Amino acid sequence: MIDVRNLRKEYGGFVAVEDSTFSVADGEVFGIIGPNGAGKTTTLKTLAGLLEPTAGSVEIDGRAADSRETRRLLGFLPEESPLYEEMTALSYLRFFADLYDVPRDVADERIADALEQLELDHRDRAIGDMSKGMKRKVAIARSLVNDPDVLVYDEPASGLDPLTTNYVIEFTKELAAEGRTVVFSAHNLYHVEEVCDRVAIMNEGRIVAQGPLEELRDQYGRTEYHVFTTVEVPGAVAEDGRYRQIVETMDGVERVREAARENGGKLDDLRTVEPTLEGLFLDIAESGGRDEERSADPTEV
Ligand SMILES: Nc1ncnc2c1ncn2[C@@H]1O[C@H](COP(=O)(O)OP(=O)(O)OP(=O)(O)O)[C@@H](O)[C@H]1O
Repeated sequence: MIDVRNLRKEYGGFVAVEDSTFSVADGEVFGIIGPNGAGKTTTLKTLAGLLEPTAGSVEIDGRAADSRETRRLLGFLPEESPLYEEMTALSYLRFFADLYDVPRDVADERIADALEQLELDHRDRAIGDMSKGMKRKVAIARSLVNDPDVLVYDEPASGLDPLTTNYVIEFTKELAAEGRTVVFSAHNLYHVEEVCDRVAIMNEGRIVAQGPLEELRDQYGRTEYHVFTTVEVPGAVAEDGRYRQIVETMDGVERVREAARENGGKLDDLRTVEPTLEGLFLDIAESGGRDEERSADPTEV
């Protein structure tokens, strides 16, 4: 269980994360999403015990995240992982296993498992000769050499081609299915939707909303009705020889229908538009998590 309470992290005088509180249950996949500079990496680095909180606490299984015991239980994948280019994948992974005092036979078995799971066949190829996707897989394999219970992945699929991206996302699901706890950050909301049980949305250092995606959708997202009429009605915009008006209730639809009839026309088409995750995210980030201040901008699927 990961327990983050009132986390605050300053760099010099600059507050990068403020009053951040969340918890992640064992075996859960938890996503942290937010725009550039929101504080995702800072949060993940404190979880990984690499940064000390300025205030608040970050505990994993009841122990401070930066304690020696906890760090042994944890695998961290940094956003950019500089690898030793001249080493082969195998020697590099063995090197990291040695740092964790994993006996060679156990390490070799784990490395073989991880590389097989990741479909990375080139264990004897120099890392410098590998593609970006292969390097990312080596970095992921590295995060597994100590057989961690908790995985903290910073943008695991960042900069990868769609195929490798899908692969990495699927792999994250497998790690959770094995009973590991996974916390990861992402820009691409589609990936979050694919894998996460719950998400936290960060903006400017603060968590502005968190919960299961379905709940966030119910809480913040609203269904919109796009009503097309054959004649102009107040507030409608012309589109392909007819007029479109966006409303949020069926009463609104009826009002548009009535207005069209009064103007000698009729309702031509009605489309229901469910909130997209992208639109939801923008609304929450803009409103700072306060539902009543959410933007009314329509977002099309
Ligand atoms: N070492 C540092 N010294 C000073 N400021 C920093 C440092 N690291 C991060 N920051 C600042 O803290 C804020 C949060 O950065 P952080 O990297 O945590 O955000 P992020 O959400 O991960 O962004 P990105 O999506 O761009 O990786 C940013 O304004 C960043 O410029």
